[in-house]
Amino acid sequence: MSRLPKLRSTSSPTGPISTGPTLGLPSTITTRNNLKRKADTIEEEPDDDAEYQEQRPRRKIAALGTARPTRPLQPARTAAANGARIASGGSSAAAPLPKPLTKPRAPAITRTAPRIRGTSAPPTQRPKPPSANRARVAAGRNAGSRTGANSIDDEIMTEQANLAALRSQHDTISAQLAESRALDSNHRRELIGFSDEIEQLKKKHTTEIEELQEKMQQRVKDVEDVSDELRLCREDLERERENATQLRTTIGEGETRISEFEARVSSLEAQNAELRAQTETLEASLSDTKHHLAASDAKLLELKQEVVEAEFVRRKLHNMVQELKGNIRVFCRVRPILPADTSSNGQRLASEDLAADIKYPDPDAETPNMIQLTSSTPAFSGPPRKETHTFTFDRVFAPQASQVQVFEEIELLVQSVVDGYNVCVFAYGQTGSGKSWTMEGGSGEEQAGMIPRAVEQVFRVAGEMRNRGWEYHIEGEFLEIYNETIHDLLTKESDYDSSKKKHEIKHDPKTRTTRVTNITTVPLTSPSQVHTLLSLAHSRRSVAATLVNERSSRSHSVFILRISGTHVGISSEPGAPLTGGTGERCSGCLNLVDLAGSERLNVSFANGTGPGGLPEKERVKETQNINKSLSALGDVIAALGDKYEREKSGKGEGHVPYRNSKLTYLLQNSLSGSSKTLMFLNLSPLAVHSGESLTSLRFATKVNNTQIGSAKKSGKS
Ligand SMILES: Nc1ncnc2c1ncn2[C@@H]1O[C@H](COP(=O)(O)OP(=O)(O)OP(=O)(O)O)[C@@H](O)[C@H]1O
Repeated sequence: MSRLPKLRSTSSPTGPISTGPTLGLPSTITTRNNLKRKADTIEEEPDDDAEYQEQRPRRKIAALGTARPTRPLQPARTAAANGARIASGGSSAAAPLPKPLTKPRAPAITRTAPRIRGTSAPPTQRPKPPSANRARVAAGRNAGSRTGANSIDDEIMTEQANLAALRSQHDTISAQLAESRALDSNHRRELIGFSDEIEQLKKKHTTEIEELQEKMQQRVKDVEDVSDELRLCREDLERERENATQLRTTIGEGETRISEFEARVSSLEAQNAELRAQTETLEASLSDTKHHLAASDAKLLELKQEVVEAEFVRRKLHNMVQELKGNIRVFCRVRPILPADTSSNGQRLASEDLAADIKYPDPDAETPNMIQLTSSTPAFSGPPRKETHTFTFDRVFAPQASQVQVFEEIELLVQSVVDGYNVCVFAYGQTGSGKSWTMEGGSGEEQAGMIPRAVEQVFRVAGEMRNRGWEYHIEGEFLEIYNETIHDLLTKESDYDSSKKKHEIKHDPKTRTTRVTNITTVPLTSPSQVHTLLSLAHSRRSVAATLVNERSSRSHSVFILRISGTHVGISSEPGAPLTGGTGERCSGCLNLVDLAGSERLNVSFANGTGPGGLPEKERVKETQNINKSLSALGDVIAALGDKYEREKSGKGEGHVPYRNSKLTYLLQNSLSGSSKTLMFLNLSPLAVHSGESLTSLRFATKVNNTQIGSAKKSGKS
């Protein structure tokens, strides 16, 4: 398309062909179709042109000779020929024939007539149409005879003139034709150039169109992308609008709340102002209160000091009371007759028939301490001789006395342990007299014996003392002395009755404390733990012997409760630092001993099976060990009394034979003038045991009558 102006410019200089109407070119080429038509037209022409070139001489001749109707001119031509022959002397063969007097070939000119559309110049000279010539020939014929040869000559002359004119015209036209052809050739070349250019343009346009299509596709894609983006943007916008709506709602709500808060703030500010006024009043009041508080604190400190001093006095008085009571005391307890006692040898016996003659002369006394046992001794003649024995102890408990009542009497001794004294409580009596019942008790809470109650009491007292600035650590051990060998009742089952672990007794003279090596020591954090320890001890004994009671009757069991305390001070309120601690330390030890049966045993047998199913030899050894340890206990107590008397009378120190048995050696620090000792004498209520009861009562009286000095704190620092 861009080349079209060039086309116009190319043709423009040439301009319309003015030399002849037949070869005139269009003054302007405005469209490609016109160019195409032109090119087609020109492309057709080479054939005509070639034919024309080939046939040109012939056509010229034919145009001059054959294209015109020769018949009407034949006479004239003949005449002319004749005339010429005449004029030339009659040699027709040598004379050239005149060219036929015809007009130039009309079709060659008219063929291009449609292409000279728009040409304005008509042909300058146009030969007369053949019809005029014919008319003239006809007129000549008509005048034939009149005009004769002149007319023909004239006509020939005219024709010759015409011929000359035609030749001249022909030359002009030929020149024009040649020029037109040259021009045409140029135009063709130009057109070929144009065609190439058009092809290039086509290609270029195709490329451009493809590029444009690509661009267009890209644009379409871009448009799609943009549309997608736009859609997303619209969605975002929609969301944002929703958000904005929500935000507006929230803002609205927030504003409402702000207004509410503002109202509240103003209200609070008013309250604040009021409170400030109150605070100022309170601050003034607080200042006064602080002043009073400081005074109260000083008073409190003074009172605390008084409490500490009072505590010191209390302990001193308590110790004095214990001393007045005697550092070795004896309680006598008679067990009730049991259902099992009434069915002896398969016979049902009445309690009265079974009961020993025991009386309690002072049942209404505040602290009954007398017991009467009437024994009957067979006489040589007559009825048995009856003899009444009256004994006095620190306290006597009749069969109906409960565990609680019994414990009330030893409560103060437990207090002494917490205060840092060594205490020894042991139960003495024949087998079945109620020693284990007294020390351990039954399964119910009311039936709980001295051991669980003592542990509970220790925890209770330790708790009370904590309020007075003391902190305690409590631990327990439970062991058994059987055949002069110590067994750990809290150890592993396999170690209990084996010789795997050797236990030795170690004393510390400085702190007056005793330790048994390799013994299991259980830290006690609650009183209930003691029940676990008692159960464990029972299970160990059941493994060791087929008859559990038998083993417990034939061995001494010792429950050791150790307590150590430090005066750390008191905190004024929970979490506050402790103040007023003196750092005083004390440690006490409570030994609760269940002795083996004290009945006098017949050791004369040497063969066979003894009581309890043991071989005689074993039984003899066992009996000897029990007798030895019990008599050693009696000896130690007697030696302590003797020692006390010697010290009192200034006769020097006496010897106490602690080493005569494992039991006395173990209890050395708890069985001395500086400790507190309590002996339970357990008696059987049965008449059959009266003799043994009498022996036990006599032994207990000896103990009770022994003065063993004043107790001293152990482990004091
Ligand atoms: N005060 C009492 N109230 C009720 N039952 C008692 C009392 N004292 C002892 N018993 C019962 O008497 C029986 C014998 O008591 P216990 O086993 O305590 O005697 P023991 O002296 O410890 O005998 P052993 O030396 O064989 O151990 C037991 O069944 C016990 O429950």
